[in-house]
Amino acid sequence: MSREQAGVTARAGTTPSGAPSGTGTTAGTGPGTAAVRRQIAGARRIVVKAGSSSLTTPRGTIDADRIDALVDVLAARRRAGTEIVFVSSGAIAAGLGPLGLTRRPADLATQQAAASVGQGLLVARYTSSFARYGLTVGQVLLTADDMIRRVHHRNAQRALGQLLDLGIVPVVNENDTVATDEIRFGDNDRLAALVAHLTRADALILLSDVDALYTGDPRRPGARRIANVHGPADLAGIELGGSGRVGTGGMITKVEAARIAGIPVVLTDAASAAHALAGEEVGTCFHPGEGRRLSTRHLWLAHATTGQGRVLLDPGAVDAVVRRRKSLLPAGVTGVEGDFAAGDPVDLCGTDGRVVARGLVNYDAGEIPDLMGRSTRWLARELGPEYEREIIHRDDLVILTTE
Ligand SMILES: Nc1ncnc2c1ncn2[C@@H]1O[C@H](COP(=O)(O)OP(=O)(O)O)[C@@H](O)[C@H]1O
Ligand SMILES: N[C@@H](CCC(=O)OP(=O)(O)O)C(=O)O
Repeated sequence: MSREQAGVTARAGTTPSGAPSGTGTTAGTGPGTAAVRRQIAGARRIVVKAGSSSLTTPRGTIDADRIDALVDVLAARRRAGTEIVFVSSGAIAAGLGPLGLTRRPADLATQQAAASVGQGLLVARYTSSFARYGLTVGQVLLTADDMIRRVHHRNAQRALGQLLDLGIVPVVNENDTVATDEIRFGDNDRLAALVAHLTRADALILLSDVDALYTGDPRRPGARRIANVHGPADLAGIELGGSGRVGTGGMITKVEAARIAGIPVVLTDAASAAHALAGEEVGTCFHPGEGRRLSTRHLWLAHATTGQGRVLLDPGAVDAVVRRRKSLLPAGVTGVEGDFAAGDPVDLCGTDGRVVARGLVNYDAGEIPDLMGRSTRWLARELGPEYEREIIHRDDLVILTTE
């Protein structure tokens, strides 16, 4: 998903928005804060995400001491009975040193190579570090592309569920070594929020190199810590800056992750992880939204994919898809752009070019011009019964407009 879509509300089928609502205060503790913190302390399943800067050194190697310190905290909570899913960034950052690089490379191929080297080193370290507590880790590498395909999605869910049932700590990252720009998720904050959905976690902890969300870049004087975020109103006027030394996404993706998660989320630094897990008043606590949540698959479709092309709709089709939640039929299509294949995510645009929805398309781009404007009955009669299918089925659609 593009950054500019960060404020867009996503809806699927008949499910209302999952965006947090309500107002709150940026200072002190608002109503319900203690209860939300207690929910974290009592959570039975927690996703913990650590950023690259918390796990690696400026020399581009893994930071064994900080990893061990974090594992001490996670293992203690695991041994106390809470299931932990650990989303670890740092593959690229940890592979820089071994490749003789001093900074994150711009080109994708070198990032892939660094990730391949760094991911192995990270997991080797987690394996030995958790073993100090008699705990076993299991590596789970996900791609955004995999996750929206119904079968693959169920597969990932089953694998994570089985690992947890077996008492194993899943260590999750994006599969950076094979992710191309088109199918790349790009940041682990939103990945962690979606993994929280996938595993039906009770809370999400985001660990960064900064101890909280601030009113502006904390490296500048005058920035104040925000203790609680109850809804979008609490974020008005806040400068959400870019990433630090080796991270990706900065605060924008963390705030968006909190919005997607729909469960209590605490953002703090790795040194405060134990306090955050204990429900203490550290970092920034994002209160869960009041709305019902989208299904995980639709969240992936809205937040983890990029449209591989565009399908242009006439006003009647926009109305059918957006307001009446119908499938998109060939009769309402006026144009097609891009070179996508059946099964790819595509953006649906109204006559003004605005994206109104995203869905998994049932045809290759090259097939659509011959179908446009035709009724399904005509298509079935002239071309065969297989052409009676929708361009996009309503179950594979997510609405990306607030209209
Ligand atoms: N309003 C803000 N509050 C806190 N941190 C901010 C803010 N704006 C920008 N930042 C920067 O975001 C960085 C964390 O993002 P990032 O580098 O992506 O972390 P990570 O690697 O942990 O995912 C911090 O180093 C901080 O300087
Ligand atoms: N998947 C990438 C990390 C992407 C990312 O979001 O990094 P960060 O902002 O440090 O959490 C890696 O392992 O290098």
